[in-house]
Amino acid sequence: MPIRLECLSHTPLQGYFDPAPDVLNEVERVQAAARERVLAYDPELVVVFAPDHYNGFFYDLMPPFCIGAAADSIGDYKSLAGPLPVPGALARDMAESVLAADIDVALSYRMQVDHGCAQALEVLTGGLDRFPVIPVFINSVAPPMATLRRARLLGEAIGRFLERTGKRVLVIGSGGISHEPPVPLLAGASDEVAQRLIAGRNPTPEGRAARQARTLAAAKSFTAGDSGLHPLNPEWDLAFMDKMASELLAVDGMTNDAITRDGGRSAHEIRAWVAAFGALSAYGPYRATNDFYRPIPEWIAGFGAMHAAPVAAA
Ligand SMILES: O=C(O)/C=C/c1cccc(O)c1O
Ligand SMILES: [Fe+2]
Repeated sequence: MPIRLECLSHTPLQGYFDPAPDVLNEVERVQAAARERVLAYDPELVVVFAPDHYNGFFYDLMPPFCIGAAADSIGDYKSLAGPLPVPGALARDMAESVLAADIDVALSYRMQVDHGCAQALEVLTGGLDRFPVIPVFINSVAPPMATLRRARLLGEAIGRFLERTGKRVLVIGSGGISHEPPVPLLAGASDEVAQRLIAGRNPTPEGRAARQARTLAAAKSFTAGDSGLHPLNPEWDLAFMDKMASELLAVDGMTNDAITRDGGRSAHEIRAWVAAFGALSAYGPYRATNDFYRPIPEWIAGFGAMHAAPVAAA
């Protein structure tokens, strides 16, 4: 019943507005090394903890957490589109097991995932359908959100379930760390934006292109230092990565207000990492490696990568 963990930041701006070649090469090397580890491990099941950015989940029904029993990737920006090979019965059993552990989680038989999930699968496995995969949505952009502690407990409950399956499991946490791309907030939104956040599924190609162009323009002005977006916070990011490596329970003291204040509105994506590390922690003590960190303004991302395994397996 082995388990391995890979956590990494994502950005849809990769390939649209890249940092200097030495930085890009370094990221690509880290991503390739992670992919080599995953392919050598050859998981029987992948569980991806990932946020969504108003592509699959909207305020018409916004759960804090949702397990996908069937899922498609929408293919926003340059991410791949298509079905995910989800073992539906196992995903349903996972939801039942989590609920039995007193953690409330939703279940979807028609989950739509975006770059938050797809990019991690592409980077780490080479595609969307290389291994059976269960996507777990963690609301990270649409307040109100669950606490970080709750994300850790969700991960732990999923980890206990995964251990019982006896499968060779890979858990992935996709997101964060400090960053604030121009993802709108419902509070104070115009009627038009509010409607998009409440029920904006499957936008027109023009609507999608306009959104992507806005993000690209925001990245350019952010990199030029000419933007009101929350600055990246390398110190906070590295402290968070340290917590993942050696002090997971310390996240229980991080409030949602403090995360927004210190890391920006999308820094809540760290809860995908917290859930993934929570799942790993259910197998016992673990050893984690910090593979990469750099603030990358071109990608509007405090960009990090870590991998980990139980001490006994390391
Ligand atoms: O969904 C979008 O339009 C933008 C998302 C984004 C931008 C920059 C960094 C990220 O982690 C994102 O998810
Ligand atoms: Fe994101």
